[in-house]
Amino acid sequence: MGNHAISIKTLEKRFQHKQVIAPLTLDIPKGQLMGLLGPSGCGKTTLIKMIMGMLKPDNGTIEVLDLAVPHKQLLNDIGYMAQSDALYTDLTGEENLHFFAKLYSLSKAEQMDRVAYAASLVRLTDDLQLKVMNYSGGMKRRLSLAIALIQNPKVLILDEPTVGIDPVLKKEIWQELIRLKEHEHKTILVTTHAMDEAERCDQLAMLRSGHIIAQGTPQALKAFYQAKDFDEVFLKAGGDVQ
Ligand SMILES: Nc1ncnc2c1ncn2[C@@H]1O[C@H](COP(=O)(O)OP(=O)(O)OP(=O)(O)O)[C@@H](O)[C@H]1O
Repeated sequence: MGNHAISIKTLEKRFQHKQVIAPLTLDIPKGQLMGLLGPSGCGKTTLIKMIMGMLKPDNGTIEVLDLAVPHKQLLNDIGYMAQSDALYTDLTGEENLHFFAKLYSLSKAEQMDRVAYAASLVRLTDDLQLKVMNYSGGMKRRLSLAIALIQNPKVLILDEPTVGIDPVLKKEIWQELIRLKEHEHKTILVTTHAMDEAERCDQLAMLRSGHIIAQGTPQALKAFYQAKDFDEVFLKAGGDVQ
């Protein structure tokens, strides 16, 4: 431990009799941007929910920042963006941000600063007075990302953060994720289906049927499997076998 922000050991999860996470071991070093890749239904969200302490594993252990999950301190230390938006639609964007900022131990001045920072980061400053029910799908995703960042967490866990977001903003969000990693030393775990996003990660873990079938830097994976892209890596690593 010590160097790892997230350390997962022999984790297992079954739903009814279906094994969704097979014994899975994964370490995510501090300050890295790790991409979790895999087809729909391979267990990405289930894994993330267990890291968040929202779902109890059947077996195995998870530590985040040296604390065994679940732990109250981790609510402050992990920023989480779920796949579906959990927003108060009859409140404005700004009211949503303040609502979540108040959940954390921030001073009033810090709350104001964080709300302004998070809103500008996702280019929502001009729309903060609108009720969320009048936001587009992309605006709701952007607001969810702002909420994940509100308490300035050390670890960010983002479940498909750029789905429904236009290419220009997507590029800006990725620039910001890389800045957060490089300048603020955040550890980031992101699930994605987008190959251009996978390319920007420090490391990739490819998941199939609850197993990690390949792991490494994007360049090393492509070189090892002599693949031109990550779809090909996935297939060559055994992703076509059910
Ligand atoms: N609460 C639940 N009860 C029963 N089965 C579940 C439950 N949650 C997830 N599953 C099943 O577990 C498997 C993995 O689901 P999960 O949502 O983790 O996949 P995923 O990789 O995140 O998929 P996607 O990319 O489509 O979001 C699926 O077969 C799903 O149907």
